[in-house]
Amino acid sequence: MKRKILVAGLGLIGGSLAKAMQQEDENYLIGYDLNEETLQIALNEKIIDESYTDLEEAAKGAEIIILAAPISETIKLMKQIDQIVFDHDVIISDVSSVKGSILKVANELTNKRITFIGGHPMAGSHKAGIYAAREHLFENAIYVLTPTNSCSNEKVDELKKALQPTKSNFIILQPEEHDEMTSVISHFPHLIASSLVHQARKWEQVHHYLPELAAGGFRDITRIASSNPKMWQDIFAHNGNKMSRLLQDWINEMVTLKEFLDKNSKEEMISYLDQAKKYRDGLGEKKTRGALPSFYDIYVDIKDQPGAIASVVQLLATENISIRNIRILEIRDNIHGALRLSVLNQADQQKAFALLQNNHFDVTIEP
Ligand SMILES: NC(=O)C1=CN([C@@H]2O[C@H](COP(=O)(O)OP(=O)(O)OC[C@H]3O[C@@H](n4cnc5c(N)ncnc54)[C@H](O)[C@@H]3O)[C@@H](O)[C@H]2O)C=CC1
Ligand SMILES: O=C(O)C(=O)Cc1ccc(O)cc1
Repeated sequence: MKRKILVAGLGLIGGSLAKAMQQEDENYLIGYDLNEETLQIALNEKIIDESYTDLEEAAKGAEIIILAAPISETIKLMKQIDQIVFDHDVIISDVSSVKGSILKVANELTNKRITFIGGHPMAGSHKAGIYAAREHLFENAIYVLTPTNSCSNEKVDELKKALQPTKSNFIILQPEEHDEMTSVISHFPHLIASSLVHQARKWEQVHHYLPELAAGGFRDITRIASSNPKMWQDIFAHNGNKMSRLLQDWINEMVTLKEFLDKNSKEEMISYLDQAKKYRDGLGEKKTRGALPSFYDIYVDIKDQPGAIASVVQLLATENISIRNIRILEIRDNIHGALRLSVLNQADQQKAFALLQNNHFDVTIEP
């Protein structure tokens, strides 16, 4: 008997999960989405085996239900599913970026057939919708699980088994600690990225040429400001208290930084920047890939000519080094091409470094 899994919400995250789980023969994928075009695409591309536009019909046959809609919609779906009469036990999980408000509702569900286990795959992109869904999106990423108070280990193992094809690394956290960590490492940076873009936009009124100077640094730090505004408003709203506290801390820190600048405190400023650099560089030593992508990087200074990138990629392929991410750093646009390659582990990084150097490429591991 196949394991029947319903994915409700087949956008970037739900679509990616369905694509990954569909790789396992044992899994049978059911799709539900408000958007009929999305369902049609999912069927056409065989991401799901059958589709429904009625939630109850879709949920009734499923043993596992993954809710992958926006957070506020997910809460509505949880309450709707709580009303369904099931003739078997069902595990419900979600993918929401905030866990506190989800688990509060989950712990209040009354349906005896339901076991709720919160979930948050810690990888994504600034894109949305089923077209952006990728089977490999969660490979090596952290996948946080937040079980409800009454949940058994067996149920957690059952869910993990269904999600195994995502090839992510599962960890169990309390909702509170999850929300505190993600507010620091994921949610708050979005707010700051958007504010930096606003600052540049204002200054463009003074210097019309300013966008032309927006080089690699500005683009790197503001990339996430291009994400879906509705989704991020929803995340901020559900993690509002923690975000507000962080913002106050940040404002205090900016006041201190302003003092360093106004007093021209050379030592204090170097020390501030140095501590940040050391901590940021150290993040690369972690073995798993979290929300921060591409830890094992190699920088190749390639000439801006046809076939230059292909020759680097080809060389690594001959040694079976698989490239996780590839990017041209815009800071060198029109001068040389600085290519950043990200590989899976330190061994591959060393191997790629030696290989490229032996083939006369200008290569570094530090940017
Ligand atoms: N985008 C990202 O990088 C990440 C997002 N998340 C979380 O994943 C969830 C979904 O985000 P994305 O996939 O990026 O959004 P998306 O916009 O790509 O997909 C959402 C899908 O849900 C559908 N939907 C909306 N309301 C619905 C409802 N009531 N019933 C059924 N389907 C409904 C939409 O039609 C759409 O297909 C959010 O809760 C977000 O917090 C988690 C990790 C990463
Ligand atoms: O693109 C990025 O860097 C992200 O920030 C992706 C992301 C978005 C939301 C999440 O809850 C987890 C990861």
